[in-house]
Amino acid sequence: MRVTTRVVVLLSGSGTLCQALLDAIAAGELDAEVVAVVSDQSSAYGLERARAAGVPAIAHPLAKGGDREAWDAQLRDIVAGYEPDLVASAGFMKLLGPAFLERFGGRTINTHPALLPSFPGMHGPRDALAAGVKVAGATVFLVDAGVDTGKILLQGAVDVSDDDDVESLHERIKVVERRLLIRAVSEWKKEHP
Ligand SMILES: Nc1nc2c(c(=O)[nH]1)N[C@@H](CN(C=O)c1ccc(C(=O)N[C@@H](CCC(=O)O)C(=O)O)cc1)CN2
Ligand SMILES: NCC(=O)N[C@@H]1O[C@H](COP(=O)([O-])[O-])[C@@H](O)[C@H]1O
Repeated sequence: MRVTTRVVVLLSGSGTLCQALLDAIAAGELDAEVVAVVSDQSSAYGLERARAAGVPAIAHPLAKGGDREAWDAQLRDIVAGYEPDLVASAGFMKLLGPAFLERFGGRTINTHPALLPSFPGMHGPRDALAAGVKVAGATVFLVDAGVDTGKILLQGAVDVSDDDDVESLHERIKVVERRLLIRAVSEWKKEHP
């Protein structure tokens, strides 16, 4: 039986969450291997981070007006080629569709910068600030066909300061997110041997 958890990371931007996984693995703190990083954005800095770590980095953009179902099925095939135990959507700004979820549903986690079920979607910290909450946070959940509706696995809270703006709040949330993501990957094989 394989012990080390094989993880494919999906991302769209800077990739600091992915970097946290790579760093924890390199430090011997996490028994996992990032076997590939896939992005819908060819220019995502997260792809550079993967290359720097010697991890295959694949861009899989969806052309404007492109065939969404075909894109989703191709994404499934790209990911399947790396035989992951777990898929980690970490700052991935595309909805995963039926073909992908038929294959990887139940083993795809997402990290979200809000305390779900509050503030789903693409702007969690902005929406939390606008609502005037005093406590914000992060959620790691199992991806399903809805938008941020899957089974919650882990959550962590962050106090909101009176002088927070969207950027400062999101940065503090991301500190918590990195810790939660590492823990979720670490616990995956124990719970899914
Ligand atoms: N089927 C699911 N896919 C994804 C989920 C999920 O819960 N179910 N979580 C996301 C991440 N996410 C926020 O948590 C999120 C990402 C993207 C969108 C969205 O509406 N995206 C648009 C495109 C936006 C763009 O390209 O700029 C789209 O997909 O058309 C909403 C929520 C990971 N995927
Ligand atoms: N709805 C999805 C969403 O908002 N994702 C968020 O994007 C950021 C990515 O940071 P990173 O690129 O530095 O890893 C993270 O906060 C992640 O939760």
